[in-house]
Amino acid sequence: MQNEIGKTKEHIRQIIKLSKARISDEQRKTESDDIMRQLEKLDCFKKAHTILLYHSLPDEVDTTGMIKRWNKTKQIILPVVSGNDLILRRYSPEHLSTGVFGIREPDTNNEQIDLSEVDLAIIPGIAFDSKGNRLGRGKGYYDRLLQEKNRTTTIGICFRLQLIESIPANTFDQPMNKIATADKIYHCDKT
Ligand SMILES: Nc1nc2c(c(=O)[nH]1)N(C=O)[C@@H](CNc1ccc(C(=O)N[C@@H](CCC(=O)O)C(=O)O)cc1)CN2
Ligand SMILES: Nc1ncnc2c1ncn2[C@@H]1O[C@H](COP(=O)(O)OP(=O)(O)OP(=O)(O)O)[C@@H](O)[C@H]1O
Repeated sequence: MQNEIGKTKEHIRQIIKLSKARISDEQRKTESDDIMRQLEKLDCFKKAHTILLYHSLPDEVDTTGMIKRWNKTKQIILPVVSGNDLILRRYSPEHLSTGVFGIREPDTNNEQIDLSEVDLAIIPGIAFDSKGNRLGRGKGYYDRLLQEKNRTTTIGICFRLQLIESIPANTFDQPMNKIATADKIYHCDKT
């Protein structure tokens, strides 16, 4: 049975899904480009050699441009769904396959990487708040990935309408260090 926090999270997911469906293709592209520019201004981005990204689904901040562009100068890593866990593999454009949720993922030709090797992790979500709380798709993949203490800086990226007043958090929810929207970076951990 779901507790109060679980019910509130499910309610927020439904509301945000409805409002995200109203984002036009053009707005999605413009906001995604603006988010990329905000990220590129950050010191932690400039310094990062190894960056965990995600291959976007149609209703998410579009990362396809970022992956291709940054692949020239940085080591890009993408998540691969493996049962209840995410494993991390290097991205290469010629070795991708479609995973269980229809997401493009690196195939087994690509070297597996440990989270401790990742300098910066750019993380999708259904909603975020300015304190760094994140609401995902409800399967806990990123919470399990990020649960072991590590040095990786985490940045949640989202459209403006996905940044909401407050998201209830359980003890297993992993807060982000920063949130990037098209207009602003929120430094949630004050670093
Ligand atoms: N682009 C992208 N890659 C990602 C994630 C993500 O949210 N976005 N993940 C983030 O964890 C991980 C994969 N986890 C996922 C979990 C659920 C669904 C999904 O489509 N859920 C459906 C419900 C499907 C079902 O219940 O079977 C949905 O949200 O409508 C997708 C990815 C790793 N890679
Ligand atoms: N560290 C963990 N160990 C075991 N189970 C966990 C852990 N973190 C989360 N979970 C489980 O995952 C489920 C989903 O959690 P939650 O609703 O917070 O997911 P989410 O962060 O929205 O999803 P995602 O990370 O996949 O995008 C919960 O039922 C929770 O019990």
